[in-house]
Amino acid sequence: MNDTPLARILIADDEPLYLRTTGELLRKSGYRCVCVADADAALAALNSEPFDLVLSDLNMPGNLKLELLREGRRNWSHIPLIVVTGVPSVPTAIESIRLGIADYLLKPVKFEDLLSSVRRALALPSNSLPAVERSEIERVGLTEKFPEIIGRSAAMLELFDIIDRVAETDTNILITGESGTGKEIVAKAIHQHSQRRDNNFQVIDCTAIPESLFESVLFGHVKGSFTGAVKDQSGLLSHGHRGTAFFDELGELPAASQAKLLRAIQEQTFTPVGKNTPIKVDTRFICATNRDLEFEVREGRFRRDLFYRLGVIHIMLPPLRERGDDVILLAERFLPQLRSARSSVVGFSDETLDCFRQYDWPGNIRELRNAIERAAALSRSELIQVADLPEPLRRPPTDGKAAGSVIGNASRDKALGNAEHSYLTSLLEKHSGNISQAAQQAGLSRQGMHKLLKKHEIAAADYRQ
Ligand SMILES: Nc1ncnc2c1ncn2[C@@H]1O[C@H](COP(=O)(O)OP(=O)(O)OP(=O)(O)O)[C@@H](O)[C@H]1O
Repeated sequence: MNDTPLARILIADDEPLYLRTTGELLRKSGYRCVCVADADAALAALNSEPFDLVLSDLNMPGNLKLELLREGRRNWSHIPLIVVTGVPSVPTAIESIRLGIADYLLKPVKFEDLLSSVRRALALPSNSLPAVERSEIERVGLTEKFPEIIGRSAAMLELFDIIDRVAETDTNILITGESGTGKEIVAKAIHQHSQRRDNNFQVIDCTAIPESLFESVLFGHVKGSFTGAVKDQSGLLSHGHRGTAFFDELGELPAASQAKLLRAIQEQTFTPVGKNTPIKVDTRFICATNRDLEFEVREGRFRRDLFYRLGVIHIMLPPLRERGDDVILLAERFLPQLRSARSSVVGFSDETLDCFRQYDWPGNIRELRNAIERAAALSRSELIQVADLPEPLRRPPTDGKAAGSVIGNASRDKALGNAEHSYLTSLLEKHSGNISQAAQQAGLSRQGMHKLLKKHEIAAADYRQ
């Protein structure tokens, strides 16, 4: 359906003031609007006249289990539906996305944002709206749409489904998952499949910005605004204008910076240091962290309002050990990319593949890539052997069910030694072999860390990239 001035919009919301003003403003913008206060009235209206778009609240009478969304998408799947809610929640957001909504907006929503979302939804060709539920075959088909993300496990097929549905919307997204699970690659895929694809995907690493320089780096500054500001400098946010700003390691952001970021996101404006006039920016925010942000919010270390603002859609990436035989698929795809042109390596021995299946992969896909690159360089035969793998992969598993059997047969010293070994390897994975950082997290001196690594015959260099 095209964005004609006569497009008909059904607005369902139980807040009388919101309903009236939204209806009036959309009429002034040239749309024909029908306003109703609950889901039953909305379904009755859909049954009796044609609409081009539905704007729906979530928490209103008759919609507590998303009845309007479900029936709307089942019976009128050609009509785009935008959710506008004052009570965001992760389950309803995910469910809404799964049902194929065109956008998910948070109240209070600025009218201009609502209008651009309405225009975008009306411009969608009706056959581009995803069906309510995708079959297994359709989901498998999506793997071709995201060739850079390798995976066929049920968890990954579900992920492709979600990425595909959220890409077209303009909703902020929070991606969580252990280190190396692919948060950045997923964020990039969302950007590349969105209408912002022709503009920048601006990566902002929260750990790389000193707290005192947060505003200057993010918003820019003018010459002379502080000691060291020798020339005008634009901020990273302005590079993400009309594109996507990807905030990596969001969980590390100090409280003062969280407040500044929240203001920029809410108002979609920022003021460079030393200037008085704010600059408008049109950016989609995707944030990633390997921390449990809900826990951080409960502990008072992360702002609840920022968490809700950013986490409208929350994508949780499964660790590699929960992706079944994806580990083999990934290994087979990585090998030709990572071996040198002169290498005679063509594959993996069965024992090597077993090691891949049994290992815990604390560093996830990044660790797998590194292991394969190293093994391909070391291998002297056509098939990579267990002996070519980094030491941690060659050890029997030490936790979960396997740990039970190790502990069952091992002395206390041996069991504790195993636990210490796997703790150290996870630490090195996490800190990419950086001994100072690993020591700091473990509460040890560098010297103490070196001693422990020596005791366990672990080479930190194996974990560097
Ligand atoms: N499903 C996948 N298919 C192919 N490559 C992947 C996949 N997931 C991750 N990778 C690769 O693994 C490496 C780590 O991925 P990425 O940087 O996206 O992880 P991350 O979760 O953002 O890590 P961190 O939390 O440490 O920043 C990259 O080289 C990336 O290309």
